[in-house]
Formats: sequence, structure tokens, C-alpha cells
Amino acid sequence: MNDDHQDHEDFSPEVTEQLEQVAATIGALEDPATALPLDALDADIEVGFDGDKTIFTSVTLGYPCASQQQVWAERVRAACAPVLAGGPLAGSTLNFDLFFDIPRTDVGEVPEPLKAVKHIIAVASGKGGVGKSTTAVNLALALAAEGADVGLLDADIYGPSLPTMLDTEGTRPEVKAGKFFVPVPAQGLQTMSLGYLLTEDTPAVWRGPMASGALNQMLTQTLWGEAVEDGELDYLVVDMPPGTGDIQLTLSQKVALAGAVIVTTPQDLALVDAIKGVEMFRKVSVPVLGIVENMALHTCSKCGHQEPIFGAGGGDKMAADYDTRLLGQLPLAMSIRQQTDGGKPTVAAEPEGAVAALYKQVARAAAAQVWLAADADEGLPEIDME
Ligand SMILES: Nc1ncnc2c1ncn2[C@@H]1O[C@H](COP(=O)(O)OP(=O)(O)OP(=O)(O)O)[C@@H](O)[C@H]1O
Repeated sequence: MNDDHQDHEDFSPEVTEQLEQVAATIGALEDPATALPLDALDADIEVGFDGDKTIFTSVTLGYPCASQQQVWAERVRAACAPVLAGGPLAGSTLNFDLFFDIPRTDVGEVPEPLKAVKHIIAVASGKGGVGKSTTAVNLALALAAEGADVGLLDADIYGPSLPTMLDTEGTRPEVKAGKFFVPVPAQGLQTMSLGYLLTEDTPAVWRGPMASGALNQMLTQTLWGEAVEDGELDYLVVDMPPGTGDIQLTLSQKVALAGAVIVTTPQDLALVDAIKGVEMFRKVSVPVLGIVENMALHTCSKCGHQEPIFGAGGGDKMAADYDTRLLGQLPLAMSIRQQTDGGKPTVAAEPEGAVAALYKQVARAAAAQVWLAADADEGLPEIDME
């Protein structure tokens, strides 16, 4: 506990004790993104008193959470109300601020441009067509909406879709010093895609080792922090090529990934492939941040009725069986397809909508796992306290 306004010695023992109770009450609150109490996390809790009628409290989390100020303020006030019902602080106003500070993890030697990236998050799927790219772009936008500086690398070398999804088709990145790309700014993200480098005549050439080399170049020769105020991205989201082959493995081994998000649909076959994805990342000691179940429910556009047309509970069961977690479920919705394929993904098109809220929840949960993994002892790439 740390009070900004006066030292505790200035207060009576009764006031000090009550402030300590407030701090303990806040510390016992569960962080929804990790399902852990704040006391079990490296969260900073501050409690202060102006000596008159105002108590100042704040919580600092290690993941972006700008949309959660109001929700947390209400929870803190409700939890502290009984503590402040009597005693010398009864009748005080309780102020609350939610902050975040995304810590950097030391990942050892990395190529110079990647030093401008705090955390690289891979978005992967065991099979194609499950909505990996849609999830990656909306996850990146959601992290940015929650207050982080975010980059997005389209590593889907066989079918780069980022330029379509972010309406940047035909854009070519600026080149600096003859070998560095400047990321293309799009809808608040710093982006790079092979789609920016290919012309109509080139696609057939980009296969196998060449494609893999191009991917490596885009990753390590892009000046990721160039256009960001403090010269540093909090997260670089990498939309991985579908599947679990050599390219995926090489990429996972080559850069220090903070973690991987696995996208699946609830169909049995997709789940089997998603398990391969989980196993591949585990093999190379990359923490699996969790599973996103896409197209989980179909909402009837006429009556609003929701149905699990591909089956229910698959992602949840798989998460439990493979000792990871379900980060969230996205509905099968016409709006997601239309908006994303139309150049304005849902989180940008309807930032306050229900689907954007789901993507933001996934973003907070994934980023919180990055925070937990970064916080774990060296040699323990992932902690799982569920
Ligand atoms: N939740 C959803 N509801 C409706 N349509 C969706 C949803 N998620 C993705 N789609 C649509 O499904 C199609 C495939 O999505 P996407 O390109 O993101 O998949 P992918 O797994 O990245 O595919 P690939 O492996 O081929 O690159 C797109 O047209 C996309 O708009």
C-alpha cells in the first residue's frame, strides 16, 4: 500500500487500519482476464487519503485495459462499501483509477528492428479457413483499442489477406537505408504484409524456402517502432500461415515469441488440427496463451436465436484437456465477414458493439497471459494457476 497524499503516520491508527482494509479488499478482487486475485498477480495497488473526505485508490495491471475503468471502479466501490460503512472513514468519497503498464520481457539477442517490439504474439490455426486472419486483425485492433501500441505482420505468405482486411491494397512500404521497411500505418496499427511487396507478376515465385526467407525479412527488417511515439510497440501480432509445417516451426524457433493464440472452430476436425498447433508450440517452448473458438454460435439475423451449429463445448473441453484456456468465443456472424472482408474489421467498424467487446475480452485475456508468462521465473515459460 502506498499513499500519495500523506504518510500513514499522520493518520490515527483507526484510519490507517481502515485504509489497509481497503487495500486488502481491492487485493482480494479477482482480475477477470486471468481469474486470479490481484494479490496473486504483479499488480500495483495504491491507496491514499487526503486527510479529509476523499480516499484515492488505483490498480495498475500489466495488460492493456482502457475499456475497463468504469467496470473496475464499480467493482472496487461495491467491494469497499462494507469496509467503509462505519469507522472514521465512513462517508468518504472513494476515487478509483485503473492504469496499465506493459512490462518488457528480456528475450536475449534479437535482430535490431525487433528490439522495438516488447512482445510478439503468434495467431495460428491447425487448418485453413477457420478465421485465423479475421481473429488476428481484430485481436490487433482490440489490443490497440485497449490502449496498446500494436503492429500486425501478415505472415500468411500463400494468401496475404491483410491489405484487403485493412483496405491498404496497392500500398507499398517506404524503404529506408536500402534495406529496412517502414511499416504501413492502417487503422491505428503498424502493418506489414507480403501483399505490399508482391506485384501481379510475382506470386508464383514465392514458395517454400523463398517464402520463408521473405517472411523472415519482413519480420526482422521492418522498423517496427518507427512511427510510434516512444519508438516501441507493445505487441506485434503475427498472422501465421495456416497449418503446422516447417514455416510455422521455423518462425516459432527463430523469434522469441511471447506466446501463441490458437484459433479453431468447434468442428471435431478443426479441433484435432488445433491440438496439433498446441503441440507444435509446446515442442518449441512457446507458451500457448489460449484458444479462440471462432464461429461458435450462429445468431439468426431474423429472430436473434443462437445455435451452436458446429457443436458446443469443443474449445472448452480441448482447453481443459490440453492444460490451456479458452480465451473467448466469437459468433458466426454475417457482420464479421462483411466488415472484415470489406476493409474495416468489426473492432474498427463497430468499436462499441457486442462483437468488438468479445474481441477486446480475448485481447485482454491473451495479453494478461503474456504478462503472467513474462512474470514467471526464468526456465518456466508458462505458469498455469487455474
Ligand atoms: N466469426 C465469423 N463469422 C462469419 N464469418 C467469418 C468469421 N470469421 C471469419 N469469417 C469469414 O471466413 C472466411 C475465412 O476467414 P479467414 O480468412 O480469417 O480464415 P483463415 O483461417 O485465416 O483462412 P486461411 O487459412 O485460408 O488464411 C472469411 O471470409 C472471413 O470473413
